[in-house]
Amino acid sequence: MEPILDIRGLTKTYRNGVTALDGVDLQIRKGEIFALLGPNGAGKTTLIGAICGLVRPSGGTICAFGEDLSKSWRTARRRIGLVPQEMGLDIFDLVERNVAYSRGMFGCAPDAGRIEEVLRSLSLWDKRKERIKDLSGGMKRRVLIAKALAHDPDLLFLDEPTAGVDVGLRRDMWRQIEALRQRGTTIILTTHYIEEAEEMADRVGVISNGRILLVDDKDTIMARLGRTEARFTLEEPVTELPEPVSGFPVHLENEGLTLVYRGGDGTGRGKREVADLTRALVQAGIVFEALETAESSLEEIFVDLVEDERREDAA
Ligand SMILES: Nc1ncnc2c1ncn2[C@@H]1O[C@H](COP(=O)(O)OP(=O)(O)OP(=O)(O)O)[C@@H](O)[C@H]1O
Repeated sequence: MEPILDIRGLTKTYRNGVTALDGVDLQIRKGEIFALLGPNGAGKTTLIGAICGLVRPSGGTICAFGEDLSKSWRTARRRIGLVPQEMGLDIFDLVERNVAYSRGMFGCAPDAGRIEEVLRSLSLWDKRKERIKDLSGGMKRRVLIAKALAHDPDLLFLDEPTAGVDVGLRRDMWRQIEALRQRGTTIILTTHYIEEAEEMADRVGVISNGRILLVDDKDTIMARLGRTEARFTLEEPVTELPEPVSGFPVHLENEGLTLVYRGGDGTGRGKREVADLTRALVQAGIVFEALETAESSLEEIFVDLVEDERREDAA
C-alpha cells in the first residue's frame, strides 16, 4: 500500500548551523498511530514543522497523499492538522468563533454540526461563548486541539499534546484519538509519556540527533529489545557462583546478598530462563527468600537505544 506520508533524505540545517534533521527517511501508513520518540532537541518539532510547512527543509523530499509537498502544498495542507506545542491563539476571540474560523482557514465550508461535535468531545461546549484569555491553561490546550480537528484532517500531528496537562484532559485526548482512529485518521504524535506510546501506538520511531534510529511495530520492538530482569534476595551472602548457575547471565549485588538475572528478548525466553535458573539455584543449595521479576518497558528500550547512539558518536 502506498504510504500516506513518504519522507526521503530530509535534512534541515538552521541558520545558526545546527543540523536538526540529518537525512530522515520515514514512511507512514494510512490509518496508523505512529509515535515519534526522542530526547529534547532530537528534531521532532523540526520534522513536524517541515511536513506542516512551518520549517523550510534544506534538502530531501516529502510526499503526502501521493503528491510532492513542494509542488502541491495547498491541497495537501487542507488534509493535514497540527496541534502545536506552543500556544498560538487569538486570546481575545471567543472559543466557538475561533474554532469555526480555523475550519474556514483550510478552505472548508462552515459546518456548525462539526464544530459542535468537536467542542463537545473536548468538553468545551459550555465554554464556547467565553473569551480564550479567560480560560485555564488546560482549556486553552483543548481549544488548540479543537482547532486542529475542525476541518476533519486525514493526517493529524500532535506535538506533545499532553505535556503539562491534567489527567482529565489527557484522558479526553486519548479518547479523542481513539475516535479519530476509528474514523480512519492517520495520527503522528510526539510524546514524552512513553506509557502513552506503549498504550496507543501501532508503530514507534526513535529519533536522536536528527537521525531516525529505529522504526518498527511496537510489539516487534518490545519482542526484539525487551528484557527480563529477576532479582533473587539470598538468605546467605554468596561470593562465588557454582555451575550451572554461573552459566546464566547473572551477577551478584548488595555484597553477595542479591543475585540479578538480566536476559531474554521479550519473546518469553527470559521467563523460561528464570524458571531454569530457579531450579539451578535450588539444586546448588542456594536458598533465596524473595524473587522479583520485571519486563523492560518501551521507556527503557528507548533510553538504551539513545545511550548506545551517544556512545557510538563519542567513540
Ligand atoms: N528556529 C531555530 N533556529 C535554530 N535552531 C533551532 C531552531 N529550532 C530548533 N533548533 C535546534 O534544532 C534542534 C532540534 O530541535 P527540535 O525543536 O526540532 O527538537 P525536539 O526533538 O522537538 O525537542 P523537544 O523535545 O525539546 O521539543 C535543537 O538543537 C534546537 O536547538
